Amino acid sequence: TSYWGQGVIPLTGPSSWHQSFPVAKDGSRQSPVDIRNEETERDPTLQPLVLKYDPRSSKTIANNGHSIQVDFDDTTDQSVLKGGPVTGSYRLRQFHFHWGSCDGRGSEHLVDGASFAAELHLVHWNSEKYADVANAAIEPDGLAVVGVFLKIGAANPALQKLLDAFDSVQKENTKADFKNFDPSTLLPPCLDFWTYLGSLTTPPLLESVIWHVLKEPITVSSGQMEQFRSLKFTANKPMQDNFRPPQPLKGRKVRRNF
Ligand SMILES: COc1cccc(N2C=Cc3cc(S(N)(=O)=O)sc3S2(=O)=O)c1
Ligand SMILES: [Zn+2]
Repeated sequence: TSYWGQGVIPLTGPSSWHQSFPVAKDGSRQSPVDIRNEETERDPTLQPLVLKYDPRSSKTIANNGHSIQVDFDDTTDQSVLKGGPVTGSYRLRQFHFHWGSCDGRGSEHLVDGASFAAELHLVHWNSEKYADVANAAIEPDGLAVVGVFLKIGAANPALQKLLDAFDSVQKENTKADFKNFDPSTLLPPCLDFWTYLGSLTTPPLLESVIWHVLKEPITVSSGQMEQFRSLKFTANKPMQDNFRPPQPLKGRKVRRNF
């Protein structure tokens, strides 16, 4: 079943997920959230975020019906996240995006109520404690996801390399080779971040993610956003508005390292 409300079956959007995934409503650490910067806490004990990516670990690009995803070889510690709030090393498994039907919306996290045109998620799992992403995804410290905002501006050449591969994954459930891609080309120069304990933002909405949302966005042009919207969703619908709205903080503190 597809979880995104493309209008075909109105009961499949984020507002109906709680029927199959009660944690959507009953959870204490759901994501995304609206980051009210005034209410975040600067934590000088936070270590710098270290993202060490090896382009030789990139494998394929896929249209999974609700996003575009690049998968990595996570059988060894080639591409890892260290530092920030976490101890140990988290292995890069995949990255994917969320975006809107227009440039004014599309990101999952908000900053002081403001949306960005899209949001990149780099998904890592705790390879020191767990055997694989599926086992890590059910643990409170299992996953570390880095969120990067995409702000409308100059066309992004690193993103264009990805967009040029979209022709081979226009349809849902298609996959193509995507080798030698360096995800660090999608990162902003400054890795200042907000961090908080949260969840997957799509079903099964597991409360296993340590979120690291970067303060500095990368740019994307309106034309490049149109290329994201040219991808096909389930039921051949245009893939867009695949973002979950912000969820209640329920007493959680968002910390920042800047
Ligand atoms: C492959 O094996 C598994 C096993 C268990 C979960 C998942 N996942 C499903 C959704 C999901 C949503 C993410 S988001 N938007 O919060 O960054 S990250 C993620 S996942 O960990 O890939 C994959
Ligand atoms: Zn995501």
